[in-house]
Parts: sequence; structure tokens; C-alpha cells
Amino acid sequence: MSAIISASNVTKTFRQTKRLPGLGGAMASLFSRQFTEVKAVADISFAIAAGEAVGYLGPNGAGKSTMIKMMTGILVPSGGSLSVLGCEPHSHRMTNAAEIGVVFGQRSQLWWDLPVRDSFALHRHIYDIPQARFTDNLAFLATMLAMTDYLDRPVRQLSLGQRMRAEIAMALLHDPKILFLDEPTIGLDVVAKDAVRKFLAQINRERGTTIILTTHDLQDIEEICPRLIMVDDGRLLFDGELPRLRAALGSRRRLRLEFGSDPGLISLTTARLVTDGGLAKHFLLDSETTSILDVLTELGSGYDLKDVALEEPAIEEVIRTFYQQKPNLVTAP
Ligand SMILES: Nc1ncnc2c1ncn2[C@@H]1O[C@H](COP(=O)(O)OP(=O)(O)OP(=O)(O)O)[C@@H](O)[C@H]1O
Repeated sequence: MSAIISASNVTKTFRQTKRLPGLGGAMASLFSRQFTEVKAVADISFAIAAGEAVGYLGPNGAGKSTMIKMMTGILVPSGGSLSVLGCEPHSHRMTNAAEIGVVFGQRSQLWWDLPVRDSFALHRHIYDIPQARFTDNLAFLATMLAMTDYLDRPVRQLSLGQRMRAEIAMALLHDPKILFLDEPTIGLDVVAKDAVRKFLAQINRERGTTIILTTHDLQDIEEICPRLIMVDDGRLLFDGELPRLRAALGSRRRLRLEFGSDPGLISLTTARLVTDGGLAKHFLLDSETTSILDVLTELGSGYDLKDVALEEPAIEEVIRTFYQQKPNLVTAP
């Protein structure tokens, strides 16, 4: 695999001012400041190939934004080596910027008082995009992201969903090879989220744009990113595909039993009842030790059983279990 992004033992340490409690502490820190060091990113290594779509996941404060900022050249690593499109991103900020697109869900890159179209025109000048390519890309993006109705409206008048689509379009106008997105669906309603996800999956698939995405919405990951990089406290905990994560953790499966008439409470030793919906009951079973047949044998034939289904745990449950257990699943890149 020839890597478009490679990180080797990357670290980032921040110095934070230590605040002593109370008013006295605040006064004291005016005269003598004390600092603590926070390792936002600790010894992270991975390699990403052109055309991949990777979800970068972790709880609040895990170091996701810091890593994105280093890959986009905004921050300099404190240690290790980082290469994006063959260059160290911070020292080659200008060349890096021409090849990447960046969307920060919480920070706009559009000009607030200008119509969307004018922000795009400024972007064309800054990135020196040839007119014909700009016109083609704008037509494509405006159609795909359903933006034609509001291209001439000032950004401040747009809804969050409209603005986010405009942010994504602007980040793609210069045909970047890599698109970095930091929480692109934050605050969007379900319809807007769906439109953004479908579009990102499409440009990854059809244009081969490499996507690196941080999000707290796990459906973003399920629909866009086959590969997950999971971090906590700055450290790498998992790098691989969702099925591997499911396989490593997912011995617990949900079994759904549906009855023609409510059998009342059912208590089994082979599976644990987790939700009782009367006619439909959900059980958890350990599929490493227990088969459906074991459960049905224990249940016996005295029930009006209509349907049996084994369900994969939802991605939310897999990720929650992962962060509770934090098993060592790291594979070297
Ligand atoms: N400029 C900074 N100066 C000092 N500390 C910082 C700075 N930026 C981030 N940190 C600290 O580094 C750690 C990682 O922060 P980061 O923003 O990368 O986390 P995150 O995973 O993106 O979190 P979230 O999901 O909440 O956005 C946190 O402890 C944060 O307080």
C-alpha cells in the first residue's frame, strides 16, 4: 500500500496553565504561573492509502481535532513524523493546502456577509482554480448538494444544514485529493445528515477522494467509513474495519423471538432477557458458547413461536462496549 498519509509515533503535547482554586488562586496565578503538560496525541502511528474513507473516533478530549489539525498543517507535532501527500504538512502548508480540503463543523470558512457564490469566487482566486474547472465543479456540487436555490443568499441567512452543504462544496471546489472533516454533521437534522452522508460516500466512491472524518455520530461512520481509527487519551486503541471490531467484541448477539400470543415472562439460562415487548422479546446470548438451537431447545415446544431472528449489535453498542473494555486490538500499520 502506498500511503497518502502516514503517521509514525506522532505526539502532540500542550502546555496548559494550572489554575489554583478560588479567588486567592486566581490572584496567585497572576504573579506566578504554573503549567501542566497535556499529551493530546501520544505515539500514534497509521498509514492511509489514496481513496480510503477513515473514521477517526474517540470520546471528548481524546485528541481527534489535534490530529486533524496536525494533518492539515495548522499544528506542528511535538514528536514523531507525519507525512501528507509526501510532505510534512506544517512546513509545506501552502502546497498541502492546494491538495487538501478541510471542513470544521463548528467553524465556518465562508464569508458571513457575502452571498455563497461570492465566497466560492474568492476561493477560486485564492486557490487559482482555472475558470472552466471552477464552473464545472460549481455546477456539479450545487446540483449534488441541492444548493442552487440559495447560492445568491448571504451566508448569515442560511440554515445550519444549508451552510454545512456550502462548506463542503467550498472545500471541494479545487478538487482536493484528501478531504478532512471535523464533525461535519454536528447539529444537523436527520434529513440534512442523510444528504451530507450520501454525498460524502459518493465522492469517495466515484471521485476517489480520500476522506478522514471525526464524528460523534456513529451512523456517519457506518455510512461513509469502512475503516475506523479509535483513540482515547491520545493513544491509538484500534485501527481496522468495523466487522473486525464486531468480531473481536461481538460475541454477544441479540436474539429476537416473536410469538403469536404473549407467553408472559420467559426466563432462560442460555440467554438473558433484555427487552420484553410482550409478543416480541429480545435476549442477549453469547454466540461463542451458545447457539440459537440451544436457546430453542431450552425454550421447548410449549410456546406459539412465530419468528426467530439473530441481530448484529448496533454500531453504538459495539463502540460503547469497546470503550468500556478497551481491549488491546492495535495492529501495526
Ligand atoms: N490549544 C490547546 N492548548 C492546550 N490544550 C489543548 C489545546 N487544544 C487541545 N488541547 C487539549 O488536548 C486534548 C485533546 O483535545 P482535542 O480537541 O484534540 O480533543 P477531541 O478528541 O477533538 O475532543 P472533542 O470530541 O471534545 O472535540 C484535550 O485535553 C484538550 O484540552
